[in-house]
Amino acid sequence: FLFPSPHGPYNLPPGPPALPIVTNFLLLRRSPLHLESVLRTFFAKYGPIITLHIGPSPTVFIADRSIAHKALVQNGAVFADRPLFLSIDKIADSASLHNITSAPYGSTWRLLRRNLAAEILHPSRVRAYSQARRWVLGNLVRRLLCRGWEECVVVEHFQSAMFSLLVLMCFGDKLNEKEIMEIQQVQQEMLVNLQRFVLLNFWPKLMKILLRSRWKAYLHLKAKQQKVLMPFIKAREKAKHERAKEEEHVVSYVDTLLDLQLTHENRKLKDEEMVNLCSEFLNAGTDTTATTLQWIMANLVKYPEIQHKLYEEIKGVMKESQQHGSKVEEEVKEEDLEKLPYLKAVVLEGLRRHPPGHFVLPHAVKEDTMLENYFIPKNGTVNILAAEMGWDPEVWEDPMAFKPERFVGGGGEAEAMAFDITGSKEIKMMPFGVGRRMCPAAGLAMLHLEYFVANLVWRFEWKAVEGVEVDLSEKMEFTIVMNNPLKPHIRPRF
Ligand code: HEM
Repeated sequence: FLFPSPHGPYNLPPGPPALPIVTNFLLLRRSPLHLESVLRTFFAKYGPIITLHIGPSPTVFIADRSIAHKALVQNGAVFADRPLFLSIDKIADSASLHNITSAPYGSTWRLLRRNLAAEILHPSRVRAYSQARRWVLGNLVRRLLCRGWEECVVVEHFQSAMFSLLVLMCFGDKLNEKEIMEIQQVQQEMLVNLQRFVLLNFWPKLMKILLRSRWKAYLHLKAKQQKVLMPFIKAREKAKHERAKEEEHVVSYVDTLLDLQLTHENRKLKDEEMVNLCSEFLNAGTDTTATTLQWIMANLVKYPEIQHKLYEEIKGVMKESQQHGSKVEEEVKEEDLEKLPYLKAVVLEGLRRHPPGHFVLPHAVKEDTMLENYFIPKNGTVNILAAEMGWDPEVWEDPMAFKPERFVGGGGEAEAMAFDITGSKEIKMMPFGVGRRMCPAAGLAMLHLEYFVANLVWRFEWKAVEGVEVDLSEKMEFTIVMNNPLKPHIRPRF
């Protein structure tokens, strides 16, 4: 009554009463997994859409499939922006361009995203990298064979495999192990510190003074990253004319960035902008895919009957393609994947039960808007609990169980193949997000997962160490990972 709402008669979604600064500090100090459990208690009390006062503008959290669909799909353009704090580069160099993930919804984002989608992620371009996938698989199999029957932490091998695959797609040339390691180290250092650095963005001017040494550390790491990545970009630029003479050459992400013209500013990308975009490409697809691969293999170890059923399916297809009397085919080829609906069901179930991010990246609204009769002010942040959507008991019976059969269901084998992961009609799960900001590489990620799961099961039998239960508890790193990493026995099948 004394302080009329600035939003007129409309209310923000409900939530706990808060003193903004105090709540900010209390919540930001918690781990995201803890935040998730706090949020669940708020959802139980206030309903599936709530407001918390984190940061300078209200933050809305959504845990309901149909509300998420209304926001991200039906009202996609309004909810497609990103909050400013997501772009760490804002504090360091305001002239520096965003990457795709953090760019505001607008022409630069459209240009960068279209470049990635059309020039690298288009199925014809993805096919051109099948040699690279075969090479990386060969290296991974060799490393696992070296371990013999000894138990080993497989996720480290998965991470190296996914990283080297993306390095190849990014820089085009096969780099040697030392070079890949050098890039991986600097990228890892950036990731490990990301959460510390993002805090700098909440109140940049204040934080530059309060967290001076952290800000310096950020600038130091940025310079180091530039020093490591730039020589590979320059090498690609130098060899551009030579490549143009070759009849068939595979286009790398760097090649497309070198050609890109920022139409509004009528200029090419600057060095630090290229480094930013390469860094995003390498990071976005490594841990997400490696951690999902680990979760899937962990479930195949825990439930040997699922692994056996999958192996039998692969064996059937491999027998068909094997020439009479010839020796066993070592590789499940990419063309074979579409004949393997149970494989697809296993991968989808892995993504549903263990999405690598429990939240999609934060969205922001471009203008004042209404959602479910609640007011969401311009620039308000909107977070979607993606994992909750895939665990909704209204859609998924016994949602916390790992049951690939649910994707085969009454619709038969075609059901898994036809499952719509984009959620455009209805959201049933959303490991890649939905709507305009949906992961542009969902197709590539599915291909990587299917190809590596199929080949790892075809080449090896995966078993738990006797007396050791596979522990499916989670912890938060850059993605949600296994609290106790998978350490199986792996026995070559031939
Ligand atoms: C299992 C693997 C992956 C999963 C589960 C995944 C998931 C996601 C999710 C949840 C988002 C945010 C969607 C939103 O904000 O609404 C996203 C965005 C993005 N992902 Fe992925 N991703 C995967 C692999 C990849 C790969 C391999 C790449 C690139 C090579 C990639 C590139 C991106 C980019 C550039 C964005 C930002 C899109 C934008 O803001 O417009 N992702 N991804």
